[in-house]
Amino acid sequence: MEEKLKHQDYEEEAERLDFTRKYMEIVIKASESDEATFRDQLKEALEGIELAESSMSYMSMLTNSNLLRRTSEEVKKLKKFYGKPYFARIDYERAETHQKEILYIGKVSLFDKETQQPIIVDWRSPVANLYYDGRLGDVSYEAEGEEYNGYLSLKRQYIIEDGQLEEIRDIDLTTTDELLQMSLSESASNRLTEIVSTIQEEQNNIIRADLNKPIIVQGAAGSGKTTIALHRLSYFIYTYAERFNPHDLMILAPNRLFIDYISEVLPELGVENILQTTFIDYVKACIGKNIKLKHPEEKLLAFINRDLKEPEKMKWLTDFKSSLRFRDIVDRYLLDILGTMLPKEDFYVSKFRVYSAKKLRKLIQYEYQYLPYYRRLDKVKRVLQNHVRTDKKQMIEKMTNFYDAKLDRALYSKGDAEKRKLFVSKALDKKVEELQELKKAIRSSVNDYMKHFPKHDLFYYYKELVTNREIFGKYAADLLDEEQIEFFCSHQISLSQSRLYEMEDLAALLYLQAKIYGISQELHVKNIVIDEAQDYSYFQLYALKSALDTDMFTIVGDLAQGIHSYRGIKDWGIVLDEIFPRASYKTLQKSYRTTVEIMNTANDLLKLLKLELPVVEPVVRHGKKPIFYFAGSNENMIASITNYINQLYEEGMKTVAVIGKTKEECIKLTKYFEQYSNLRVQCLKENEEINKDEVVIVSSHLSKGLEFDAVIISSVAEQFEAEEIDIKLLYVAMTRPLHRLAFFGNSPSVFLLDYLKPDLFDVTETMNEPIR
Ligand SMILES: Nc1ncnc2c1ncn2[C@@H]1O[C@H](COP(=O)(O)OP(=O)(O)OP(=O)(O)O)[C@@H](O)[C@H]1O
Repeated sequence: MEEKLKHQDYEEEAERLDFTRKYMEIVIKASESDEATFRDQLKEALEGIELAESSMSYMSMLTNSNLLRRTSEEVKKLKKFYGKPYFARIDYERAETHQKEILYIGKVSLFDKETQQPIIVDWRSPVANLYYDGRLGDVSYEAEGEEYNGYLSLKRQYIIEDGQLEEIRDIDLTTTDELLQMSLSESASNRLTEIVSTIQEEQNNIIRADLNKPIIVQGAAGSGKTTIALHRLSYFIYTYAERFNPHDLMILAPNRLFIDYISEVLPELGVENILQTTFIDYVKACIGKNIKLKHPEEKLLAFINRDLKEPEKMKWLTDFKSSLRFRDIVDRYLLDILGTMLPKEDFYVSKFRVYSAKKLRKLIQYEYQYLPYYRRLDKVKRVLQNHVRTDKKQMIEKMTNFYDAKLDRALYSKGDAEKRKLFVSKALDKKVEELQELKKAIRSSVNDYMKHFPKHDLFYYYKELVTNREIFGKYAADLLDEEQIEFFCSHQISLSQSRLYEMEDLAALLYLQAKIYGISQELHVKNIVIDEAQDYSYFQLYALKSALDTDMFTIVGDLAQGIHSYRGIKDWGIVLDEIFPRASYKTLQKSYRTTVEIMNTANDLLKLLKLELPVVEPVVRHGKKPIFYFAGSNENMIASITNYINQLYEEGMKTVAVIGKTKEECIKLTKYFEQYSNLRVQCLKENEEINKDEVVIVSSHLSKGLEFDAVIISSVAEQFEAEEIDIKLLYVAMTRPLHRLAFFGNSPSVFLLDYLKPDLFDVTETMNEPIR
């Protein structure tokens, strides 16, 4: 501490911090109290403080309390960050004016309204980009399309705790980012945190990339994808503060557990009231019905457990339903559905032709192209109703005139008087009858006409497409062979017989819903963040884009963790070329989460996959090598894991997870823990929150996206095979820890360690050996 306090500017900086906090306090008070109370409070607050930093005198504060007033939203923020108003400073000299500016960067912005001087600059403001982006020396930044040049002479970081200045660090070209190192060596809290003070340049480039363009990020495990995506949202909200409506934004996460995991960081970043959901829930909301869905992980488990009857065919089917070729089939079908909505008969009211079928077809096909099909029909109905309303008088007049003329002719014609009388009386009756008929038709003809249009629900349409061999075969003829068509339809028929849908049906359902009926306004978000996007299918992404009619997506994922690759994305190129052609593509290769030792081991495992992905570079932070323990009996194994975990706790680790390959393995592990250990464990489920003070037992696929101080990968019954899906699951599990990784099993080969370089990890030979 002594050492740290020695920074030559410590006194000055401590004074500045004091001033800032007093200023915040005054602003808060001015905003929250009336004039008189404020004056009293101000006197109290200013006692003993030198306002050297401020250009605003005591008097002007007193007389101009209105200049201090802020909105309640701003006051809320000031209160929140009162304990830590800023985390960094930059000294910047503008090229045009040669004036030096000292800018303090924090999570809130505060200006002296009188002098227009910034007291705290928001980390998302254009000039703050210099802190993240600029080296010392000549720099530039962009604001509202203009470039500003200048000279950066200082970048300084602060550690402030509860209003106390703990540390000051100056960053120059030679020092590495010590603050980053410090923050990475901290413990995990079961929750994602904000990283505004240590955002790295490559990450900053993603956060601040053009907000009017979609972005796709391929990022290694632990490279900060989730974190960065949320910071980008925060940046978006700041940049478009005036036009921004939280209901325009949506985060799509893999499951409820994950939503809970990110929930605390959002308010911290000023991201509030936005829709956070899963793809499944979103589609259910869009179609407005709670369909019965086969458990989305069922197929994954079946692939992992290799207990599918025809695995190759099933893989093909899943892949096909996820592809843009299936979308093509749905598109062909949609064209035909539209065909059934094009009327052949003109629209008549009684004998009057009010609107021709040809004109109606033109409206439906072209004029209302921007609308979903059934909404086009609603429009048509309104058009017809309007026409009837305006033509009504004319039609009645025409008919009246017609009969009156007839009557006139009869009355004034020569001939038999009796016959004429009869004719006139008949004509009069006819006139009354026809007029009545006409009036009735005026009331009912639109509804009658509209009855000729089809009226089916979404499920009818989907079922017709996928279970009717003839119909499906017609659209798929040039894309699939007969055997494939047969397999496809019989699979769908059996699902339909049990009134079930599977995950891969959702893209098509969403797509059809949007095209035929539309999506309700409150679900029509404009800006979407997708995390773990590697598990989305091409069709899913396409359906979302098409349904929401926007390409403003932030898509982050990692193909190396694509455990659903049988249906997920295998190539970002396709996403770029065929779905988001406007998108920029970025990669994050550095991993911030874990130590060099753990990352090197995980990288070695990944080599087995021969993916064309660059090797993940760990940020230099060392720790112990991963270690393998021979497990022995179940009881012995649980005893030594318990022993190991207790040691981890003693070393200061806070969160520990035991990861098993599958859910079944985790259920077994939980049972053994309950039997043989006094540690409290939580067998994590998808829709649960993580309990902070229990050991988490979680399956490898569910652990995706999460992180823990230490991870123990255990095997009591199942082992990882040298196959793609298992390698990816193991890779996911191995990249979860921040600090420590251990394996407990009966042989290193259970975790494929026999494929890895032996010097990357340690092995304990016997159970008797003391656990390190
Ligand atoms: N610049 C940074 N400063 C401090 N911590 C960082 C930084 N970048 C990332 N981290 C930390 O690294 C960890 C991993 O981040 P995150 O979970 O966002 O990565 P990810 O790419 O989504 O990982 P995965 O794909 O494995 O789920 C988090 O603890 C995060 O706080």
